[in-house]
Amino acid sequence: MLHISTRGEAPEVSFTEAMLTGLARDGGLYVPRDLPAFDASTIAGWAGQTYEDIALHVVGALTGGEIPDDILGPMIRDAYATFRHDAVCPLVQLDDNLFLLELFHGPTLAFKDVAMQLLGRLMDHALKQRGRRATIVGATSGDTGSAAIEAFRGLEQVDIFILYPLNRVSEVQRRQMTTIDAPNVHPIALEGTFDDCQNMLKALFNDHALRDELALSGVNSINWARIVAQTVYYFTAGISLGSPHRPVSFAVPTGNFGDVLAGDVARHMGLPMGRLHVATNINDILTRTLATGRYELRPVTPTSAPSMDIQISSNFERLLFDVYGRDASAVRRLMDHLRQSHAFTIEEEPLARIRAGFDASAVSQSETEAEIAATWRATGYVLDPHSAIAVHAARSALKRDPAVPVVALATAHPAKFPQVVERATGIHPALPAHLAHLFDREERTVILPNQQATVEAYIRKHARAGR
Ligand SMILES: Cc1ncc(COP(=O)(O)O)c(C=O)c1O
Ligand SMILES: N[C@@H](CCOP(=O)(O)O)C(=O)O
Repeated sequence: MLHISTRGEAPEVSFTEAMLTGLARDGGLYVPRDLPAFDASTIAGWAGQTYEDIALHVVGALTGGEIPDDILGPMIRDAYATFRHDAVCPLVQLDDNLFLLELFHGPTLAFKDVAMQLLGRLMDHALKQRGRRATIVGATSGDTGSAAIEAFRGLEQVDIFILYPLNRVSEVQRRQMTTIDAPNVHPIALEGTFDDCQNMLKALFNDHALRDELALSGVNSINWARIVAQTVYYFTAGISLGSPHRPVSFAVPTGNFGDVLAGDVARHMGLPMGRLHVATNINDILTRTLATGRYELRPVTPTSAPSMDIQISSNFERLLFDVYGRDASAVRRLMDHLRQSHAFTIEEEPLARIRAGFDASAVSQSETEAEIAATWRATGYVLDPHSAIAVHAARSALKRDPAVPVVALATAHPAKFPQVVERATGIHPALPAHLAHLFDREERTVILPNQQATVEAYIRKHARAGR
């Protein structure tokens, strides 16, 4: 299956090459040229199947048969054997028609494990098959970094460098990145915000000499393979609640727009869906964009949901590509505006297409804490702040349309953000046993200024590829 760039100026590549490449050479994001789709009777036939079975159908279709089922099937089983729940991503009912999709049962306690555990295995297989090495560079606001480090640590073919914003991740998140004792793992605290980390990553990828020399690869959701793996849980949740015979809506806590885009992909693949609710914190660029059509960067405010302290939502580009009728020149024009004036305006017709499938709302700090407290009092369930933002948006959605069930995505375990959870509930959420010694382990990291030359020199010095 061929993949094309949203900017239209990069070579078309297979799934495996898109995965190993991460970001297209023209700065765009890869998407399949033709998205596969399932009919209703096929989806209905998956009722009662396991997470792993449904993953094989969905990932198998999205990889276009490039990885034979007898290799992909065991990889999927191994990936999800690392999860602490048999259902992998179980559904919990919170209220009438309000459900929570728990995505945090993987090794690092956030939804990133769902994709990263599979991506690590897929990449390792592809690199070994090709006799190649890769230098992975990732940007994180806290969760992607630890999930990637966990998935790639110790792999012979790979060195991994993770840029995280200095002093802007929770202590648990930081320690999950800095206490891993593996020679191929390199956490870097960048003096800046998550957006600075992501801009740095894109700048490194756009330096084609460096990219080729070090065989750079990315594991953020700019990598299409991440989206592929995240599409699966929309199917499993929808099917558990009666899809394809009834539509289900989803409320998705959103920063880089990868998770909610995976929902849109599931919808385009034939999963009947009500609405996709984009739930942001006060860093609300997406909420403002859906309301006004103007995508306008503003400074990032640190919040108690730090993983969503993001302004540049990279995957929004994939949605723009679709709603502009896959016109890469339109995407290039918008991205040029963004680079030059930190903003762009979406025309009426594409904006109407976005609004036809998505709603958006911003949830304030006090609303987030009040939601954690209220859910705890009403149900005894302890939400993390990111999941609370989704639940808050889901409750508003249910007020507008009580008939359609809403699944709120629970993207992190409360123990990753103990302070805010304790403030709201009085309960100190305990880390699961496998992380009990996190605070006793020695930290290893480096602090670098937000300067491309310095970061580049550091990576060159420590990467093994290209030697
Ligand atoms: C816990 C958590 N929730 C939500 C998000 C937002 O997801 P996305 O960036 O895919 O929109 C993130 C970061 O990506 C996260 O770490
Ligand atoms: N919230 C993320 C930010 C990066 O998102 P990604 O899904 O594009 O990897 C994080 O926790 O790092």
